[in-house]
Amino acid sequence: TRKSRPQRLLKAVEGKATLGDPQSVITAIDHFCRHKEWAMNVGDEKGSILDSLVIELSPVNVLELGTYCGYSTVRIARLLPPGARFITLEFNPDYAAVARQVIGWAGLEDKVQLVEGASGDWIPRLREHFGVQMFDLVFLDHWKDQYLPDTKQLEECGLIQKGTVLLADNVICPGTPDYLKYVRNSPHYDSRYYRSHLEYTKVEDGLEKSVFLGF
Ligand SMILES: CCc1ncnc2c1ncn2[C@@H]1O[C@H](/C=C/CNC(=O)c2cc(-c3ccc(F)cc3)cc(O)c2O)[C@@H](O)[C@H]1O
Ligand SMILES: [Mg+2]
Repeated sequence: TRKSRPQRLLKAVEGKATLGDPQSVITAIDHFCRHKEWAMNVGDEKGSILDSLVIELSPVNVLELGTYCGYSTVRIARLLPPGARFITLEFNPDYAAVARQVIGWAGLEDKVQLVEGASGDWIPRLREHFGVQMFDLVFLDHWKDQYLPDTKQLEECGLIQKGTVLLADNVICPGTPDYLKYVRNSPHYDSRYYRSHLEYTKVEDGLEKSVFLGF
């Protein structure tokens, strides 16, 4: 059967990137998505904002919701300090398989734990299963209607604590209206919008950074 788009994206990485070089993997995916086939990676423009926030935060415990092909996983993992722990959740086994190879091509497999399954099933088990107490950074980039329920579940499980930073992709396009209303109106979050563009296009989109202030 015809290869899927993630499989074609992986072929582009294998054809163009240098094994063990994360930047070449990022460049290969961006080139493929800009010139061959669009794909829903955070992209280079929003990716630069993501990079600067990761560098500034220097997080020890990171959670990503929605791995897809592993593009943002590579962007984040390449900037983490030694000893940092990075868990990324992906429930589509085909996407997870591609992401594992993309992460492997970047030489970052030792920095990332890709967990296959639904975020809602795994969030309550992260503490006892991985021994993580709280997350310094959560990158939300999965189904847009899952951002809010998952954020509430992370709060309830005590995995979001004072200082935790939530970074949400696509708050304009496709949009996450209920999540945005929640973090912007809640007295427990200090929220800020980083205006940018939908990956590989001129359409407006952006990232919302929300710092948890404690209960
Ligand atoms: C059940 C919870 C749960 N647990 C674990 N993994 C989960 C999950 N729910 C979803 N996943 C996985 O995450 C990824 C989905 C990501 C969803 N992302 C967009 O829809 C999106 C769309 C556009 C756009 C499309 C078309 C346009 F015209 C404009 C914009 C742009 C963007 O940047 C976008 O992120 C896939 O790998 C899912 O398997
Ligand atoms: Mg996205």
